[in-house]
Order: sequence, then structure tokens, then C-alpha cells
Amino acid sequence: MRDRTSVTVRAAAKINLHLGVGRVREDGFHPLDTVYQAISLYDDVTVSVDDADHLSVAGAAHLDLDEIPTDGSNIAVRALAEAPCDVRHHLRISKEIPVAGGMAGGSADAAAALLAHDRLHGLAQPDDVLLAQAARLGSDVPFSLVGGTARGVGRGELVTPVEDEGSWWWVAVPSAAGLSTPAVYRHFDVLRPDAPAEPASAEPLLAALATGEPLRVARALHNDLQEPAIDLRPELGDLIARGEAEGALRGIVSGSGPTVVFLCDSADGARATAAGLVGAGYAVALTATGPVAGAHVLA
Ligand SMILES: C[C@](O)(CO)[C@H](O)COP(=O)(O)OP(=O)(O)OC[C@H]1O[C@@H](n2ccc(N)nc2=O)[C@H](O)[C@@H]1O
Ligand SMILES: Nc1ncnc2c1ncn2[C@@H]1O[C@H](COP(=O)(O)OP(=O)(O)OP(=O)(O)O)[C@@H](O)[C@H]1O
Repeated sequence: MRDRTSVTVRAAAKINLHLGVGRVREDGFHPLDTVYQAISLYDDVTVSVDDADHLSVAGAAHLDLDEIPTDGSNIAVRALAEAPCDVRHHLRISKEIPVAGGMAGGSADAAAALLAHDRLHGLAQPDDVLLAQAARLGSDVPFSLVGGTARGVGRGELVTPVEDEGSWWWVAVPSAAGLSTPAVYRHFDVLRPDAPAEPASAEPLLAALATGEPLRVARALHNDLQEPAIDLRPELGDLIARGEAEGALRGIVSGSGPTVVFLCDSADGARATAAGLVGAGYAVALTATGPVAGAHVLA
């Protein structure tokens, strides 16, 4: 064991630039063809050796921290159980990523906890072992380890990095109340009983990304969970229209929602869109850039 008593790992929020969803599988999961991008909203997870296992959570006032379990059901606690050891830990989560917002906040915490625990104890598990642990924890967790821009297939857990030379500007507008991911997938099944078994291909988005042109990417953004999310939360449609009227190239529901993300043409464009949305009464509009790194140790 190394002589460290504490390691902090930073992990980013994700958005789905393309989220093709096929007909539900027998195991209850949906086949996906998705393109993830990690953007510059972060959770930091510190794992320390302690006398007893416990968890503490802190974060900005606008975050719904009460929604986050502090017992063994927290996904970061479950992550530590992937590599059992006799040591007791204090897990500290410092949150910036919206809770139940469709931005993989819990997945980021799980990825960060997996890596922090590995580094704290000098385990140096190979990447494929960490990725397998991540996939057991949740479909989005492997991407939270990898970061950048990446294609995800299977149920989203099979991740391959994608070359992305662009630097993309986003505005993220969270909602006061979260949406349940399984509920949005179930509503997809209700609205799309005839969904093809194969998800819509990510190729058009990947071709747009390769051009480096924000307008081409804006036009190619695609999310099959947007329709069910808006059907459950009609006000998200108004938010998308408002952000586009404020100058964003395109607004789209992030993953299963309810966060809406807007692609903008520049840093100034993102700041202007965010200011316009706050002026229109939306309490929080966060600017962010992508792609950014996956889970990594902070010095
Ligand atoms: C909506 C996305 O965020 C898009 O990246 C993900 O597909 C969700 O990933 P996640 O939150 O890590 O999801 P998991 O924890 O693996 O699964 C939670 C629940 O979401 C549904 N689920 C998830 C992934 C998938 N490909 N099909 C599904 O139907 C299932 O009901 C599952 O029980
Ligand atoms: N560390 C955690 N942070 C946030 N929520 C957690 C955590 N651990 C467990 N949860 C539970 O998971 C639920 C989903 O939270 P999360 O923030 O991961 O949603 P999400 O971003 O919509 O996920 P995804 O985009 O991966 O579908 C929360 O409502 C909460 O009850």
C-alpha cells in the first residue's frame, strides 16, 4: 500500500451529441448508438482512509443535494465495493453537475470513486478492469472514466474514443426537479412501440463533427429521448425555443433530461445566450466547453 491517506479525482458531466435508441431488449435495456462529449462541469470526489465508512456531499445552492443518498445506495459508495478491502473510507463529493439532470452526475461520481480508490491504495488495476467495474455500476460510467468525445454502443457501456479537434461551446440549463432515467426510457417505449431494433446511426453526427463547423454539428444533433422527455415536461420545449431565440445555434435535451443544452458558435455566443436565458427568468444557465478529460487525479 502507498503512504497516501487521501486522493481527489475530478470527473466531468456528459452530454449526448447523438442518442439513437432502439427497441427495448429482453434484459430491459435499450440498444444505443450514442456520441458522448465530456463538458467542463465537474464533480470532485475525495477518498480518504478513515476509522469508519461515511459519505459527505457539498455543492452549489441551486443543486438538489437532498436528492443524493448518503447511505450504501450512493453510486460512489457502490463503486468502492467493486474492489473490496479491509480499509474504512471517508468519501467526500463536491458537486457541480446537476442531480438527476441527464448529465451523468452519479456516473461521474462512480468513475471518480473507482479511480480514487485504485490510486489511494496503489492497486494500479489495468484500464480494462476499471472499465468492467464501471460498466457493472451503470451504462454511462465507462464514458465518465474515458471522457473526451466517444461513441457508445451496446447499452452505452462499450465506449470508443472519437477524434474531435473542435472546441465546442455549450450552455446548460438545469431544471429545479430531476427526471428519472428509467421513466423516460419507459415513456419512449409507450410513444415508440414500433421503434426499430437497431438504433439510429451516429454516422451523420460523426461526419458533422469531423468538419469542425458548429453549424453542421448543430444541425446533426439528435436525441431519441427528447420526445418522451418533452412529453413528460412540456416546458422543456419552450426552453429550447427561447434559447434558440437568444442566439444559440441549437438546443437539445441532454440524455434523458431534464437539463437542456445549447450549442453556441463561440464563447461570446455562449455567454450571450446564458445571459439572455437568465434575463428571461431561467434561474441557472451554465456555460461550458467540451471536450474535456475523463476522470483524473487532482494534484
Ligand atoms: C440516458 C443516458 O444517460 C444516455 O447516455 C443513459 O442511457 C443512462 O445511463 P445510466 O443512467 O448509467 O443508466 P443505468 O444505470 O445503466 O440504467 C438505469 C435504467 O435506465 C434504463 N436504461 C439505461 C440504459 C440503456 N441503454 N437502456 C435503458 O433502458 C433502464 O431502465 C435501466 O434500468
Ligand atoms: N453520487 C450521486 N450523485 C447523484 N445522484 C445519485 C448519486 N448516487 C445515487 N444517486 C441517485 O441517482 C439518481 C440519478 O442521479 P444522477 O445525477 O446520476 O442522474 P442523471 O445525471 O440523470 O444520470 P444519467 O444521465 O446517467 O442517466 C438521483 O436521483 C439519486 O437518487
